Amino acid sequence: MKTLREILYNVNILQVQGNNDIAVQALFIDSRQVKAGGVFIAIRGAAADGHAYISKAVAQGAAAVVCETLPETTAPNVCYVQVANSAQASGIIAGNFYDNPSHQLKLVGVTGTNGKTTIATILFRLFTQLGYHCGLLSTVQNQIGDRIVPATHTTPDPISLNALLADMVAEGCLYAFMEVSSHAVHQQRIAGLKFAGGVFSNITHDHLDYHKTFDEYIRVKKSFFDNLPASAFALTNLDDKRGNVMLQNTKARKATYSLRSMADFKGKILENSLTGLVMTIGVKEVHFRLIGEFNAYNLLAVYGAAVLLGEDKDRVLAALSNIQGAEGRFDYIISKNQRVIGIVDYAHTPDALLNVLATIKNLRQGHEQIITVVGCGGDRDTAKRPVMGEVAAEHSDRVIFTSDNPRSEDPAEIIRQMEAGVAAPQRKKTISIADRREAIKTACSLAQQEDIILVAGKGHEKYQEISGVKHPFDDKQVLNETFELFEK
Ligand SMILES: CC(=O)N[C@H]1[C@@H](OP(=O)(O)OP(=O)(O)OC[C@H]2O[C@@H](n3ccc(=O)[nH]c3=O)[C@H](O)[C@@H]2O)O[C@H](CO)[C@@H](O)[C@@H]1O[C@H](C)C(=O)N[C@@H](C)C(=O)N[C@H](CCC(=O)O)C(=O)O
Ligand SMILES: Nc1ncnc2c1ncn2[C@@H]1O[C@H](COP(=O)(O)OP(=O)(O)OP(=O)(O)O)[C@@H](O)[C@H]1O
Ligand SMILES: N[C@H](CCC[C@H](N)C(=O)O)C(=O)O
Ligand SMILES: [Mg+2]
Repeated sequence: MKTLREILYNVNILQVQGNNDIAVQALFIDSRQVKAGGVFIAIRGAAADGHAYISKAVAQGAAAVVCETLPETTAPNVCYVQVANSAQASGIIAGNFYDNPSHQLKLVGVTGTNGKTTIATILFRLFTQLGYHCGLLSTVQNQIGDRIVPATHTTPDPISLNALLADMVAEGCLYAFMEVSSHAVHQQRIAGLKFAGGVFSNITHDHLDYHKTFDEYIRVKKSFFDNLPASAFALTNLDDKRGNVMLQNTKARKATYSLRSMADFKGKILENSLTGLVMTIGVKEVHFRLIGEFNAYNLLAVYGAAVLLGEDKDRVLAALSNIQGAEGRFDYIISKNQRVIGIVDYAHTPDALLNVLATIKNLRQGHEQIITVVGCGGDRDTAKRPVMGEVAAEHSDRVIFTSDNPRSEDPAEIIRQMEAGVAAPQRKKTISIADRREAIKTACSLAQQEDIILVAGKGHEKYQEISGVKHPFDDKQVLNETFELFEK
């Protein structure tokens, strides 16, 4: 077991009050979880300030407290450590506590507005297929080899994150692939991690509720690359307007991928249909099972990262050609009689929705209608709502606005904000049905032979959060059931 002194290694400490030669049993950032002998790290958050809960943590048996401001009254037998930045300290402390697992395997982080889950998941599947034992940290789920650990966040808090990485090391993983969300970068959930590589997918409008301005959102994403070590690689998408900016100040080895211009990893789409993609990558022509131009980018990112990690190009392409996408990402089923195509996709940003609709347009033979069912999450970026309304109406033949996860918000109000973005000539295409199940059923009843239904926004999610309660809900299952009901 480690001592407090040991786990404070590399932390920017201002002062220590009390004995730091004590054994540390566990780490906590939430006072409600604190157990005897644990260290409580008080963090100033978005909604609360952990400093307000120091006395509660001590009452529950905390042996030490790490904080930015020392409390006025302190308890005897408790060690108080004042640090410059508690959030950052929590990452470094968690790393030390778990023997810095990120130093003991090769950790690759994927950041960007869209494509993180897809890229990280395909990397995990690819490296597993290449014979390595791997870990995955993603929105859909975390994985240690084939053991699944449910995910609560895209990027977990630093304690859970390092604990998961330590389990990966203990179980013999050589690689870990993780999504790095902008929230995580900003909240220093990744502080103290050693990355072997960083991948950038793209950056578009999202999370402005949190980051306030697009410039700040870019700055936060960029800081992930700024902090990569010289031993890492930094791989960026040259076709994104901000692709180069991301690598401006990085010490890491720079590399690029592109479908449009000269790059280290250059691809070209030859065919794009419901049966997959045919692309040239370098000098090779390869067939992939993944669908759509955006997946051509994801595949290039994966290919580039694998080659930068030292894998053989031909082996990588051979393995990649058979790999399937992540759950709820362009996941489709086809009804038996009417051959209606139902697509479930996690597109929950204007850009992702546009991409997915453009992909569907490319795939259709000509006469089929595109019927889109879409909503926007509550307690999240409100600015994206009218834009998603506009995109859905502009690029579909029929649209049904519905609820996503309303969370604490009024579903009808979210829908009104989406409707407000719809241009006047498109309005007759749209209807609004707040109940998501009813909305999907209505889409199915509107669909004629071979029409395409897109159910967007929730992808793999198995619940719908309404007024703070998570009700079981699965878009793909509802689509399946409705198809069966209608075609009985
Ligand atoms: C807005 C946001 O990101 N919040 C995250 C943040 O919480 P916070 O800063 O709001 O915490 P807070 O409630 O203000 O509390 C501050 C501190 O006081 C502590 N506290 C609080 C109350 C108490 O009684 N005792 C106590 O000790 C809290 O544990 C915390 O350490 O830090 C927590 C611990 O790491 C996260 O669980 C929490 O995620 C919330 C639940 C969340 O929903 N986050 C989403 C937006 C998120 O992070 N999403 C990204 C993906 C986004 C994307 O790319 O699509 C993700 O990585 O998952
Ligand atoms: N490279 C890409 N460019 C644009 N859109 C993409 C790309 N990859 C996937 N998408 C679209 O974005 C949706 C979300 O993809 P994915 O889950 O891989 O992204 P993510 O970055 O992990 O999202 P989140 O931030 O919610 O975790 C997909 O369902 C698809 O519609
Ligand atoms: N990681 C994203 C996912 C959004 C998914 C969408 N279904 C919603 O609930 O808004 C977030 O937490 O903002
Ligand atoms: Mg994700």
